[in-house]
Amino acid sequence: MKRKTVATSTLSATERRLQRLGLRTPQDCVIHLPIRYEDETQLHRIASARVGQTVQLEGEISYNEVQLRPRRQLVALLRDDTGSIFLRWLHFYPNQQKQVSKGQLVRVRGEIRSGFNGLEIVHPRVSRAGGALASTFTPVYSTTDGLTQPVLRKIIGQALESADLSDTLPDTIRHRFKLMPFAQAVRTLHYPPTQTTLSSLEERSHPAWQRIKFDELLAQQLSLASARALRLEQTATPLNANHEPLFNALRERLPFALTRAQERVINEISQDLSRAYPMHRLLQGDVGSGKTIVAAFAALKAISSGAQVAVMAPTELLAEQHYHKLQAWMTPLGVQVQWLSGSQKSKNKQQVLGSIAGGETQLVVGTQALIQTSVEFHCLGLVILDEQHRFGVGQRLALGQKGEQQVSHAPLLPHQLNMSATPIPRTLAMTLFADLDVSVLDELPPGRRAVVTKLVADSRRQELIAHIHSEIQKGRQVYWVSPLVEESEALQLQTAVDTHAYLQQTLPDLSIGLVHGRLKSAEKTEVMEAFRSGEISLLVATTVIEVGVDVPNATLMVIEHAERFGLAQLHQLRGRVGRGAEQSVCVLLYQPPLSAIARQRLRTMYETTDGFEVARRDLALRGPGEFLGLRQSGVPLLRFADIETDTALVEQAQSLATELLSNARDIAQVHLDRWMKGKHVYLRS
Ligand SMILES: Nc1ncnc2c1ncn2[C@@H]1O[C@H](COP(=O)(O)OP(=O)(O)OP(=O)(O)O)[C@@H](O)[C@H]1O
Repeated sequence: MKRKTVATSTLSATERRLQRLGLRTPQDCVIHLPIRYEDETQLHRIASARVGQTVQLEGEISYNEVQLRPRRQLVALLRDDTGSIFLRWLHFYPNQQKQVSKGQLVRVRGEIRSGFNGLEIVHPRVSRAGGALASTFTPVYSTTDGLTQPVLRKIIGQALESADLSDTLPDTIRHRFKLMPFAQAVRTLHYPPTQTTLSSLEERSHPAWQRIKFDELLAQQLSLASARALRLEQTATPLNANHEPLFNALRERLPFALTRAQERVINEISQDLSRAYPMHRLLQGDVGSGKTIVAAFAALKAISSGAQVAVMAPTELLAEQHYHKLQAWMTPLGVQVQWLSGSQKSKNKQQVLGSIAGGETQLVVGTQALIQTSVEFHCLGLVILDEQHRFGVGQRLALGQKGEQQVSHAPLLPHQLNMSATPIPRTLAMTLFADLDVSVLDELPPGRRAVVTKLVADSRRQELIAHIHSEIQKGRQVYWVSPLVEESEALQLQTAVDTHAYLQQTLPDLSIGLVHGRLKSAEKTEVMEAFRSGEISLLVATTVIEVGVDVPNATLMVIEHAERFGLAQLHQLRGRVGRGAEQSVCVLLYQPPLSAIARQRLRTMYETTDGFEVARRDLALRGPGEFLGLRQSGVPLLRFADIETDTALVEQAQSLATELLSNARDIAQVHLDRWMKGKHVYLRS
């Protein structure tokens, strides 16, 4: 559909307001659906009105007064032949006062409350008595300043007359999925006939809503599937040389055997890499499931075929840790591994850049700067992104394109492996990552014991400190995570410094380290190294240690003010212990009183150590938008469907999307045109 673009200056005030709501065409107005409904089809009697009910009453005003105490307000009494009820306005205009003068016959509408003198309605809507009653439930729309409900209703009514309401889905498909025709669905939702039940409309279980939700999900699945289809048409270098010599060499050097899940995923990745179109795979694994070694094998597969590999992590701390691990594994195999960071000295950096461009470097590890700065690769075959969602899931497609531009020196597109330690519930993965292939490491290395989580009130801090001391004397190491101070980074830093000073004073015989985001990269590395080697036994840290930090001898973690952290963050932090064979403990130190949501979070942490279960509850508590930080990243969220409750619809939409893309692309395109307004998602024919 062609879209008329109108210069903003020539728009009327109403049009500008409509634009603020994202309503530019009649088609947009048609799917600006009500957020709730009002029942103006009948009149209620005063005697049967109940608190909390929204009613429409008719009667005579028997009393009216402007009271001055406890504050200035207009009070009136409405009487019908069953009883009387107070009406009250805290702000009012003179004509309102006239409207409810004694003896007036009026119709009022509003919610019944229990007031000081009995039942009352505060700020009721008033009109003259005796008007016609509505024949359908009255829709209420989300709106913007200056655009009243009646005006918006009228505009939407006109749009329903002029917009194209023809069905995007043929009858055969509609019948198969038991879907109401589109035109009937939108008409029902804007003008619900009185025989529909209001609750089915408001809870969005009505068949009309089912149709709209299905359409929305179908459009989403089509656009993701078409992104995926596009990728399959692109070309990448197939990395299919014999990898066995390098794989075997690494296997022999490892002090452990790979888990079955690791073997399976390495196999999936190896197959992807040998294909002639770019891999886009998401590797999901709970904390400590051993993703890094999988990444190492993926890198070896690429390197065996003569390609270069770039590994990127969101923070220097994490990137550096990957560097150390990968270097320790790879260098003995004769692989050239390099480190590239923003803070590197320029001379050293030039050398590294030179060896990347010359092809001597086979594996380079760094932060995202690796792809942002114009690093020239000789032959980049694989990009491994750790904790990709931290770069913003919404930027995923953009990042893919950037990869394409930035590494344009590479003759073909590189393969891409994304690793995430935030388990993503299945339905969410289906709706958000349908353009990716997903591998799950669903098995922890053997011998791991689930971390025991304890909830400890802050009043028992001294007891806890004594316990830390005795643990350390047994040769264990301990993390103390200082509280999150969201309002100010400086304050958070100060808290960490204070905590460190306090613990050092209380436990003078221990060597206590401090790591936080403001330390220079080299200083951070030094502290982490000292902790890893056991020189430091207690490490006070901010959330910089949240992801990836791996010190298996650390068996106790204290998270101070645990009630301030989100579930995903608590789970990640807790994942820093329980990485060796010893029993680990995570103490969530909290400051009562707890808010209801904080209590639920702490209870979840206490009840489960399974990342997928934590994620599921997190999703239920926060909703998908907050869950992955999507609200900030600008990903279009679903407006109507709810992936938690509409699982069945998600699955149906996904299967239909696959079917349409393979044998009815014209239908798919028409559907996308209607739903993906302005996003210009075009299918290739
Ligand atoms: N199959 C295995 N058997 C025993 N230990 C393993 C196995 N695989 C990995 N490990 C070890 O388990 C620890 C965790 O591995 P790794 O750091 O790769 O986990 P991860 O999945 O990246 O976790 P996180 O996301 O929490 O950082 C490391 O010390 C690693 O050497």
